[in-house]
Amino acid sequence: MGAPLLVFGQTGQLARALARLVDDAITIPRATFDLAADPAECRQTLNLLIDRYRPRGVINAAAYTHVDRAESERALAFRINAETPALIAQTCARETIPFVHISTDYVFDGDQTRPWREDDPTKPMNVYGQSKLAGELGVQDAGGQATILRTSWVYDLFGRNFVTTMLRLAEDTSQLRVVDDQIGRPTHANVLAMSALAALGQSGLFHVSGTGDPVSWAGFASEIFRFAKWDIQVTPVPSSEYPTAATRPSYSVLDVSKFEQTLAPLPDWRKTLRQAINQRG
Ligand SMILES: NC(=O)C1=CN([C@@H]2O[C@H](COP(=O)(O)OP(=O)(O)OC[C@H]3O[C@@H](n4cnc5c(N)ncnc54)[C@H](OP(=O)(O)O)[C@@H]3O)[C@@H](O)[C@H]2O)C=CC1
Ligand SMILES: Cc1cn([C@H]2C[C@H](O)[C@@H](COP(=O)(O)OP(=O)(O)O[C@H]3O[C@@H](C)C(=O)[C@@H](O)[C@H]3O)O2)c(=O)[nH]c1=O
Repeated sequence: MGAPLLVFGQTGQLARALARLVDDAITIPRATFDLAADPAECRQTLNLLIDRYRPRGVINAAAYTHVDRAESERALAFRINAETPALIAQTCARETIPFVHISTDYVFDGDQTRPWREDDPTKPMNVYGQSKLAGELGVQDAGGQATILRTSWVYDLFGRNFVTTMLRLAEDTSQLRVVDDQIGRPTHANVLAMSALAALGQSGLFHVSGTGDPVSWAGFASEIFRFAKWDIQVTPVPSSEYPTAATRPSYSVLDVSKFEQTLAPLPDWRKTLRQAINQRG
């Protein structure tokens, strides 16, 4: 048996996609490695895990992803999304193990109308985005063979994401009000997982998402119901009519050309969404 791939996180969208794709992936649950634990405990657990598995690579699929809740759980979001990922990166750098960490489109303020490039200035509008940006900086500071993938609007057919939320809400109503002044591009968890595998052994920052025409959340919802052949009326509303604790960027389309030119082509988000919806049981 060769060296396995070590994945932090077990129940999340990315962790599960990696487990589906990679035979020798070892996914680590929160009960084994709690990223919210104090730094001394995290370091100790990390050392034990690295000694035990001697992995060929590490992917961090664990994160604090509750965008609205983060507004009132700032310290916890920073511990999980920034402080502990920096420790993981330091451990991987010391042991010369390739590391992939994931960040978000929410590091940008949305105040732009062309797709965001890797070197565009960041300015997160919410605590989740701030914590993820701090995570990027901590991972970069650690050095080593570390790659950061920024991605957007990740979904799968399970777990907590926009697709499962829309399908669940539509079971009880035939009308939904969804914001149409936040524009981005959805990314299936499998696409993110394959991108993370392609990025292992690289270094630096890459943007990754589904490709094709950008869409608003309302447009995304309409496509979900069109592919599911559900007769649901999606009423587009401005963000002001759907108040949330966290402010979200109005435009967070990522320019993925660096990833596509360097590593691999990325699929059109509509095609991936249609396939995923068709696969529902
Ligand atoms: N979801 C999205 O739309 C987007 C996600 N991203 C980024 O992509 C990456 C993967 O996200 P995704 O798979 O969607 O996330 P999910 O929310 O689906 O999963 C998060 C995972 O993190 C784990 N986790 C949370 N807190 C802790 C903790 N204290 N200790 C250990 N594990 C913990 C969860 O475990 P448990 O089940 O025990 O809570 C879960 O396995 C993250 O870095 C995220 O920030 C970027 C852009 C968009
Ligand atoms: C459920 C619902 C949401 N919305 C709005 C709220 C919000 O502006 C937008 C998206 O809502 P959500 O809360 O599902 O998505 P959100 O948690 O903001 O999704 C984000 O998650 C993090 C982890 C990321 O990194 C981002 O890339 C992005 O995917 O849709 C409606 O307008 N109507 C609705 O019925």
